[in-house]
Amino acid sequence: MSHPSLASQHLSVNAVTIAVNAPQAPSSTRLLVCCQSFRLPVTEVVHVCVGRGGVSDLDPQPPGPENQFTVFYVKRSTGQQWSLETLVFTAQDRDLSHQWVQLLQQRTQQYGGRRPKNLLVFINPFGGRGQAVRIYSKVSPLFQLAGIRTRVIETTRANHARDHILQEDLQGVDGLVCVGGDGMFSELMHGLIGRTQREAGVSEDDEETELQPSSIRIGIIPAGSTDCICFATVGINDPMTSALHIIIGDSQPLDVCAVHHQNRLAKYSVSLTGYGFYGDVLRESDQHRWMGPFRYNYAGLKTVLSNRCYAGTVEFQAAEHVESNPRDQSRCRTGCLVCSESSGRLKEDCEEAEAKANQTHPRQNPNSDWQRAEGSFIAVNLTAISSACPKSPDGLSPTAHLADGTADLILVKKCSMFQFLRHLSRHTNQKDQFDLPFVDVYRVKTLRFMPRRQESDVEGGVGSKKSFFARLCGTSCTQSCWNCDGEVLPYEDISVRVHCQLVNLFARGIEGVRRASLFKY
Ligand SMILES: Nc1ncnc2c1ncn2[C@@H]1O[C@H](COP(=O)(O)OP(=O)(O)OP(=O)(O)O)[C@@H](O)[C@H]1O
Ligand SMILES: CCCCCCCCCCCCC/C=C/[C@@H](O)[C@H](CO)NC(=O)CCCCC
Ligand SMILES: [Ca+2]
Repeated sequence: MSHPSLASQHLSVNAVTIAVNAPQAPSSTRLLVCCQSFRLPVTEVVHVCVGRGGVSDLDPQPPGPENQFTVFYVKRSTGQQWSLETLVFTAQDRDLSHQWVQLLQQRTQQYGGRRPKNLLVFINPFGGRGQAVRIYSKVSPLFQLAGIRTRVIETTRANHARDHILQEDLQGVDGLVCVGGDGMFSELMHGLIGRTQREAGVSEDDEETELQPSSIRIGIIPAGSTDCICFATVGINDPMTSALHIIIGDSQPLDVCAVHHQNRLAKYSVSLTGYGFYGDVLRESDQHRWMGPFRYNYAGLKTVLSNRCYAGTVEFQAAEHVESNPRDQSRCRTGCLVCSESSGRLKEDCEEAEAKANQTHPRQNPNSDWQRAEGSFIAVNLTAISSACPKSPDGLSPTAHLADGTADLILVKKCSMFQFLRHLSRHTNQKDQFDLPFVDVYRVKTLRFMPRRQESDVEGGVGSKKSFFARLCGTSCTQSCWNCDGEVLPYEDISVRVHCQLVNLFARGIEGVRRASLFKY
């Protein structure tokens, strides 16, 4: 069928007549419809249909005359929030309207990026405030509208989603979605990384090995307590916004920390691997799960008051070849150059690793460039991303990058409770939380931690004096534990390596310069 003459069709938008000049052959994928005053990127068109369309049965509309057609597209609201908006066009006749719809559907497919067709969705009915099922019911019509097939599994136990991904046939699945919190994301990530390594014949226990990235992307519909990974990669915890990022097939690579203990993989982590303060908060909060998300505030306060510190040795390798540093005040934003450069380097590294694997001699002295910090720490935190969340909109490390192959190591040395509170409170405002004499921060590739057993570790031993508040709170712990993306690790000595861009999310990072979806041309 021949296309309508695109140069000067007269359509009316919401009853206002405008002249439409559609592109002959779009030189950029962004251009869909140019008209007197509006431009709409084809990458952000969700659906086009004849007549007046509504978002499935949630918003039923009378079909409308066939000389009309509806374009559903992403609209930017305040901040990073997206919503679904419609534009109804009126063509001169029915045929022209059909031709427009066909053309626009074609263009959306052709230039619409890597959109998923088949999603496997896991809902944790108990995550966060227990609202995940309801939250999903609000966004599922969007997937239907966009013609995406979904298979939905409500989990019945912890690790249900992880085990399903590890064991079941994923033929045809091009996206995994979790409706829950960071713990659910972690399950999907573990299942996916584990499965990918098994299929590639790579041992996850070998710290030296290059892990294989997976081609399947993960989407997060936030319904948890902290939802840190969603917030830090999308810029907002909003189910509708996340669903739209999934539908239009956004892609955001993400660094992953592999945590090992005694030559075995312990856990992967993206957000926080933290010993001391955050380990203690988590351990304490787990005893009060009935409080819901408030358990973190309660446990946080209790842990601050106890003002514990832990002796140990931290060893790390600083990131090489990176222009960025944790104090540079920059921000990782959509299309980040630091992360793009890492993609290039990642390719070179893979080629180098392959070449090395083909040689017979082992890696050259991998221990040469380790730095060491020994002492008493209130917190040892490592984060591969900013770990921004609603409690701390800039996060644990505001300048950390999503996909640069590095993580930020934050060492909070022994200090008074009030000094530590000062550091913590700066996570909630614009002040620099690292600009304090008892805080050090490094951008690193690897980390090792060894706790130091002391006499004071023995209850009642020399030096076991606890703070007044510690005694008041009844805390008697002399060892801490690791908080690994919200899960307690049962050991203290660990080693960590950052794997550059190991997983991919349906996201695009945080958009820097905000654009309106439709803007004056
Ligand atoms: N059906 C289930 N029953 C019990 N636990 C489950 C179930 N499904 C998933 N889980 C576990 O619940 C944990 C918490 O889930 P989720 O992350 O969704 O919510 P959350 O309360 O926000 O937690 P987080 O603080 O990690 O964000 C996960 O680690 C997951 O393994
Ligand atoms: C005086 C006011 C002080 C206020 C201080 C607020 C400081 C917040 C810093 C932000 C830290 C985010 C760390 C992210 C951790 C997540 O990977 C993890 C999994 O969901 N959550 C927790 O461990 C749950 C533990 C989260 C504790 C906040
Ligand atoms: Ca990083």
